[in-house]
Amino acid sequence: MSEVVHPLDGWYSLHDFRAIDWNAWKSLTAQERARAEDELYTLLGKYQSTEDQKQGSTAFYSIVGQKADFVFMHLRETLEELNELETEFNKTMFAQVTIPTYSYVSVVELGAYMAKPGTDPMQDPDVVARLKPILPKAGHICFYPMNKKREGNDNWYMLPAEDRRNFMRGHGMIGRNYAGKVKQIIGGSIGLDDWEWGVTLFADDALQFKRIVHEMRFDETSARFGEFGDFYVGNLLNQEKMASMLKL
Ligand code: VOV
Repeated sequence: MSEVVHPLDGWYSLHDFRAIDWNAWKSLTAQERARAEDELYTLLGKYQSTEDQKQGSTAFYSIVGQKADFVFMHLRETLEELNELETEFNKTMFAQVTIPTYSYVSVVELGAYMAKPGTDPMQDPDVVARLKPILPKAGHICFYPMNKKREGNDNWYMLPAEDRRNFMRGHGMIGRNYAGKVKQIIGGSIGLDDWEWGVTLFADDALQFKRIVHEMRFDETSARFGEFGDFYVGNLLNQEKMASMLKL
């Protein structure tokens, strides 16, 4: 058996993608719409205070295209809290005019390939901050799930740890060229959801998503071993932007 390199795990993550049923929204009275918006903004306020207390973090983005209209990306200490958030939202009047289109469950993860031997990474405040991150308020989000291939000679899981370490070093070198332009949150989801990782990228310039994913496709780690699911891309939302989106 190849050596298992266990990643470090941080906050649990839920991506909750929803479409808006515009006919249902339009059929509400102005009073009902006001109540629905009020409930939604109260929840946004709650998410913000959880974040202020560093007990979790939530990103709220619109989604461009027909896969969804918006996404909540929640990070919390436990899977129970994620479940409660989901249920709390589902009980609101606003949720009645939304249609769940996709969701993704994972745990914020840092690979241990580059860890210094003999040190406890969980004692390093920088490591802990990356495992329990406050999500950036960047202009754009890009989410996609991915696997590492398990086919014939291209079986990631059969490679010696040293080879995997070298591949990840190459991957990290490309990533470093995007420092300050793209922030990545890698959610490990083996045993939690349908793919092995959920990749969430944040950037102020959405073109940087295209550039980094394109460049990585030529790197052997992704070229040989990467398998990708659907891509979701969108724009930062807040109460003001949501109010203008919902205005009839
Ligand atoms: C913004 C840039 C960026 C940077 C700096 C970066 C760096 C790094 C480092 C240093 C490490 C961990 C190595 C270790 O110490 O273990 C990783 C780990 C990982 N990455 Fe990454 N990644 C980036 C960006 C980045 C992107 C754009 C993608 C999608 C790939 C693509 O083709 O679309 C990705 C994927 C991953 C994954 C799935 C893992 C886990 C793989 C595993 O097998 O565990 N990642 N990543």
